[in-house]
Amino acid sequence: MTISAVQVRGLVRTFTLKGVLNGIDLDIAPGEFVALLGRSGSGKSTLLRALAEIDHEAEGSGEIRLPERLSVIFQDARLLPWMRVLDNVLLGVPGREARVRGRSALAEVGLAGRERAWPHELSGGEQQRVALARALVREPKLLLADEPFGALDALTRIQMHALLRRLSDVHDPAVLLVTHDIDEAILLADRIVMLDDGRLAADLPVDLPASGIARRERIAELRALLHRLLGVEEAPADYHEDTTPPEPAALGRAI
Ligand SMILES: Nc1ncnc2c1ncn2[C@@H]1O[C@H](COP(=O)(O)OP(=O)(O)OP(=O)(O)O)[C@@H](O)[C@H]1O
Repeated sequence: MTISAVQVRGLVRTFTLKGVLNGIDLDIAPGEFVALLGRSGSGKSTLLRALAEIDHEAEGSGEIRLPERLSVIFQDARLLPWMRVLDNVLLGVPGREARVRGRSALAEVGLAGRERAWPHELSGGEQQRVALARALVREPKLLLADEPFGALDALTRIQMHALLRRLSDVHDPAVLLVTHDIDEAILLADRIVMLDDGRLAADLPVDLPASGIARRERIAELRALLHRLLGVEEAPADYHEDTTPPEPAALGRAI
């Protein structure tokens, strides 16, 4: 029997009688990276907020089983402006050794030396790195991410993709990433699930070969399928594999 990090059964959420999640069953394995796609209004954020237990305004039913340690990141970094970067990372993390862990999390996201900076001194990409460090320092078994790169420029987004993939390989939490971006889903996730009208409409393994023509063909196949499922016209690939993400060493610097 496989043990799930996330187990959702019969999840229903309604807002003033409007059904937004209409019976979701979802399992995520420990360490599995799942991207959640779906048209605008299909219920992606509602599902993530239900998992994060921050959906107080919704009515609902169903079962949710989650690991104890979970972290959430959003499109905006949500840093407290009156706290320095390291204190933002450590917010709510007790213990004297926490400062060491906080520093090392900041180094991991490429912000070594910026511990005493104020949030307003950082770029949007750097602030999102702090949010990632704050999530990681809790050593989560589950990372919930709601469009965390949606507000970043294209180059920063590519760098953040490489960073998130690397961090998820190293720390190995289960990840549920809400995104609009089909290419982001394909390149980051092990599995893609799609919501349509509050129901799970697709559940696809990504299974990318490590390199070569087979990899490119699988990406093209998934892109075409996901565009069809989402009912959108396929745009020319703007995220070619040739746009190789920077080497990990290059990510050691802040953008
Ligand atoms: N607090 C709320 N009160 C009333 N309706 C809500 C609330 N939050 C979400 N909804 C409704 O639930 C539906 C799903 O919203 P949700 O934000 O989950 O969609 P989404 O798939 O994340 O969309 P997007 O991709 O545009 O962010 C929408 O029709 C929205 O209007």
